Amino acid sequence: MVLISELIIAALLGLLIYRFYRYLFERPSENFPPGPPRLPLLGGYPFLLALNFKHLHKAAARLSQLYKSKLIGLYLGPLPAVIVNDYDTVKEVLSRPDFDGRPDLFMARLRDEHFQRRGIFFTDSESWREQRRFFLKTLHHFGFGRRSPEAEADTQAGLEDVISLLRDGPKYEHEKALVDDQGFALCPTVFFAVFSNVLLKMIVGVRLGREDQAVMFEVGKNAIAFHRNGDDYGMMLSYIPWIRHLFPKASKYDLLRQVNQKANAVILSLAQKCESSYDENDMRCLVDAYIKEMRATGSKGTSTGKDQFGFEYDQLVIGCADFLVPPFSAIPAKICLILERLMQYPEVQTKMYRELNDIVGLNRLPTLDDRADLPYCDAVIREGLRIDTLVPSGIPHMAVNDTELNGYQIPKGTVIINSLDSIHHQPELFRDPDSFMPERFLNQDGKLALDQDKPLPFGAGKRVCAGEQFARNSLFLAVTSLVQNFTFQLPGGRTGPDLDARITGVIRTTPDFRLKFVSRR
Ligand code: HEM
Repeated sequence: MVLISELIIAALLGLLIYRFYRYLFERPSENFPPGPPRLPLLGGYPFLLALNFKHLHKAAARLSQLYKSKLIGLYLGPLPAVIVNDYDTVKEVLSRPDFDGRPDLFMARLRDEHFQRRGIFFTDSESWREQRRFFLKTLHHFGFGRRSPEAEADTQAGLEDVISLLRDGPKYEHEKALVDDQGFALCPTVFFAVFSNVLLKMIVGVRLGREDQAVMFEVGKNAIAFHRNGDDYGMMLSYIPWIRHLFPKASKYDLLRQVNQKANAVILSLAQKCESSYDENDMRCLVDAYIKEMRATGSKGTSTGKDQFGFEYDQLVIGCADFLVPPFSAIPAKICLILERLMQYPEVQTKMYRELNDIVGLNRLPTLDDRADLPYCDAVIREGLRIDTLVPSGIPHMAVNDTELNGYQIPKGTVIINSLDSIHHQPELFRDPDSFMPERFLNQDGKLALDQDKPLPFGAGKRVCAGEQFARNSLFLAVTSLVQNFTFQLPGGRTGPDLDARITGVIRTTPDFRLKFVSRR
């Protein structure tokens, strides 16, 4: 009797071990890229954390070396996933509609009041197409993503405000937190209001004067907190969302939910203010056009429990957040990454200044019309976008069909991570990839060689960054204006920035740091 029960226990144990072994090494398809085994609940995600929990894109590059494969296959929680560390393959992913989906990540859902998938960034299928088209067409009408004298004048007005703040010090109460008594400015915070103000006018028809901008610094703080505290793989929260009930703080749920709610509340109140003076014969801004569409399609309510959505208030809020959060956070963050490189490479700063001095002089700010005559400055921005890829792992895509990639079978629903940072450091494409060399984008005559501008910092294809042109224009105007007017000095006589202190969240940012902008005049 004892023997039989021992045999049964041994058999059950054997079965359990066999099932566990099968689970560990199960692949999503017969021919899936090589990669780490699947651990319970989190899949291969803990291996990434173990390799480099601070910078997951570096962990992915390490996995690629360990498995000697440019494509890594693994599970992220329950989702099959492929990490692509190869330039040509990333280009292929971005150009094929098979990969235009977005995975359903809880980190994206927590942005919405009702935990629905909304907005443009993290949605897909027909609702995404319809909303992306509507937002882009309407914003374009108000000057977004094209040459628009009004949008450029608004950007320059913002830059003049910030230059005056950096040169002459705080004028209003809220500005005292931005520039201290010794003249050191808080970066990237000090740039929060410049570009978001341009978008604010397009979205709600109002541009805030310098005296009224306290609220913008509040929203900016929340926007950058989301970008710093999320991660580029969706975080543990996306794979085991129930963890938020056990560890609301450690899982960062409380913080991420709160910062999104605060930013959304401001957007909602601005939209409601706009609605209170709505006149269907006078379309002043995107919100007006959206309200008109909601009234025409009769869908002012809010849909819950399904992934398709129409023109409705909650979608308006998250859609607006998609276009407001990056100018609050991504552009200021990118400016600071470039400023750090200019401090690391003072000779580049000097060359930029000389070019600016020759072409623009010192009596006016550079404009977009000057860009063609400022190839070195233009190349500096392009090199900045390459070397410190702002979104190191892109935004996750998802296969919408069973398909194939580089000879591997990719099942529908597979998450595709495009390692943009990794491909921007491929030595066969970019000589000496870790050096900051704007010259790589110039030809022998010192003119811009666009055929050499291979980096994809904004992605490409149907899901290309919706703000690419706006971001490129803003970065050009901001960085050239700063170099034209200032040199940069770190506190305590430090000569170079601490590049190791950088943070990788959804985007790469510097930590907050103090910088003195020493006027050249
Ligand atoms: C230096 C600044 C910026 C960089 C490097 C950047 C980069 C990116 C990248 C890599 C993606 C993902 C592309 C993909 O899925 O393959 C993206 C998506 C997106 N970006 Fe940007 N971005 C920047 C600024 C902006 C700005 C200023 C806006 C809006 C004003 C914006 C709006 C968007 C939107 C709405 C999407 C989602 C597109 C979609 O899923 O259809 N971005 N961006």
